Amino acid sequence: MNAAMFINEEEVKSVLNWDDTLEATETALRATSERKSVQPPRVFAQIFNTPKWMIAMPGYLEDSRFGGWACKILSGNPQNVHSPTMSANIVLYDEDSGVLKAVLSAIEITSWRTAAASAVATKHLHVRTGKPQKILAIFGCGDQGKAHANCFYHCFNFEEIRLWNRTHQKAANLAAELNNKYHTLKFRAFEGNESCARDADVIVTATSPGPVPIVRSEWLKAGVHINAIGVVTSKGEDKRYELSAETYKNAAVYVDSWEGANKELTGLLEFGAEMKAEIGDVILGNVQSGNKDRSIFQSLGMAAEDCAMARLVYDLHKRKQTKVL
Ligand SMILES: NC(=O)C1=CN([C@@H]2O[C@H](COP(=O)(O)OP(=O)(O)OC[C@H]3O[C@@H](n4cnc5c(N)ncnc54)[C@H](O)[C@@H]3O)[C@@H](O)[C@H]2O)C=CC1
Ligand SMILES: O=C(O)C1=NCCCC1
Repeated sequence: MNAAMFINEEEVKSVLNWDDTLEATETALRATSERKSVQPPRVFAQIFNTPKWMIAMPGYLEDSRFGGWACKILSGNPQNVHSPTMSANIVLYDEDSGVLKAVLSAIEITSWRTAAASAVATKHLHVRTGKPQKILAIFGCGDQGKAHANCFYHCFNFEEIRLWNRTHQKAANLAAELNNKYHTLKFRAFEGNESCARDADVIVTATSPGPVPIVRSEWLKAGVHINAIGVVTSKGEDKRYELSAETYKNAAVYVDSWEGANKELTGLLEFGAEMKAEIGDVILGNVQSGNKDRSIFQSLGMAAEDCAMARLVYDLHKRKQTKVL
């Protein structure tokens, strides 16, 4: 048996590409609804009354190309200013023996697979139903917002990609960076969240939600699709969502896995949200679209996605190493 390897963030970045990431993530979402994954609800360990958190996400995915047995461990402090707000590593095991195969840095993996999950949801719930893809609005320009901007630019053909951030300069910087990278003028920074949301065909929210939602129902056009990424909080009186209660009430809500949603998204039922289906069931054609014209993908993130990504990155990294030798 070979010794376990550590695949650092630079090595992960050097093999990641959108086409493989989209395939791995779509496989994980589909397999979840086919019951080909094992992913118990994740475990949270918050340090007393601080915002400092840790999450363990163990899981298994059965698939010849993207299958894996792994656990992602994340920790973070949203108040960090001089260091990243989140750390993440995936521990990947041999599926037969349970012997450690690799530890992978997983900041990039998490951003890429989360953006890819939103893109898969947008493809199946919006684009394939023939709805327009003129304006994309992204709220939050941190790691997730940036990954979504890159992923959606790669996958779709929006005419305008709007960027909003609590601190406007961050949105302006990201717009300039992406316009420069892709030799385009499609990326535009917006100061107001209302003006950014109005007329958007597809919306991504990727913030750490505060006490006041950043997107309101009355601003949204009919047929809008929203990917809500930011972690929801619903502890006692402290309820934090990126979208207003009316936004949930007026849309069909899709999730990545019922196992996670039944534990972490029960607060949405208080808003009268219609919890419609897993994205995997939409991919499999098991779900008929309902009478609500708006859709929301409430993304929690799944262990199965991380298993698929760990296997993909591990295989690509080993192939690259073999070529070098
Ligand atoms: N669904 C999933 O699979 C995943 C969800 N997440 C969640 O996505 C969200 C964004 O994550 P990152 O981009 O990594 O974080 P980040 O810290 O890099 O960026 C967050 C951005 O949101 C803005 N922001 C912070 N608090 C805000 C508030 N109260 N109102 C409006 N804007 C605010 C900040 O200015 C920052 O630009 C977080 O809630 C994180 O927990 C992260 C990874 C996976
Ligand atoms: O799935 C993940 O990975 C995460 N989900 C919510 C919070 C941070 C990471």
